[in-house]
Amino acid sequence: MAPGAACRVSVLREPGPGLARFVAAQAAAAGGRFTLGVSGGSLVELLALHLPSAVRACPSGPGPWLLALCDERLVPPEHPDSTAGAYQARLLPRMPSPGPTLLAPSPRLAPAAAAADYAARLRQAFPGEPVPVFDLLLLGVGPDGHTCSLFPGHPLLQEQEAVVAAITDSPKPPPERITFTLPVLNAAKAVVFVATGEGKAAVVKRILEGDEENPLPAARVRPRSGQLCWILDEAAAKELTIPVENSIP
Ligand SMILES: O=C1O[C@H](COP(=O)(O)O)[C@@H](O)[C@H](O)[C@H]1O
Repeated sequence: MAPGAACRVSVLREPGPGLARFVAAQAAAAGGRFTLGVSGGSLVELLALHLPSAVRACPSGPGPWLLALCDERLVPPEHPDSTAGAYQARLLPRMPSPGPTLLAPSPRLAPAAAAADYAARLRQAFPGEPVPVFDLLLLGVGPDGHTCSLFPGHPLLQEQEAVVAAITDSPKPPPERITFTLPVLNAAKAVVFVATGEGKAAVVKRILEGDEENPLPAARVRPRSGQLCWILDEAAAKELTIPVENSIP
């Protein structure tokens, strides 16, 4: 993490319930429409297990949520790698009414067309905002430091114009994916990374304590004026030496 980037790190024995309460509180604070961007992978199950009850417990009740995928693998929705399919099967049926509106790339289009189509639908969802400003983005990180479908050393890390991009050579299968670019991630009002398990410990240390010339993709997420927070379990945090908190700010 570059020196000076304001970043809070919370280490929790079980991150799911605290994360879900944080998301529900952010939604309530939004007052009207709540725009939430989500990654896939292990985050889906964490949210599916804990978010519905946290939203139900909120006194204000759920408002209109826009739930947009930060990245998607271009596979049919019924494929086990489909992030939209996973949210549709695991989270959405459990959410209290009115449930979130899901915005996701179309897996039926070729990569470049799917990226253009998703960018157009984002523009409609965020009228007047050249770069959509999400209330909250929940991101994961791979053991290689990738986030969304932005991979280490990939030219997409240099993208400054497009808000959505296609990748056809993802080093992690499947190779064809659609992803938000860094300009969207860094425009958000708040970004929360969630990492659990020992397999993430080394990369979490590199990202949060390293000062690398060529930062890993997740280390390049530093919202310009929004909050940045990492929520870790004890296993993912085990190599850290920086000060951490034991609750979510
Ligand atoms: O491929 C992907 O991996 C990352 C990390 O997933 P995890 O299962 O290690 O948490 C995920 O955030 C991203 O959305 C996904 O496309």
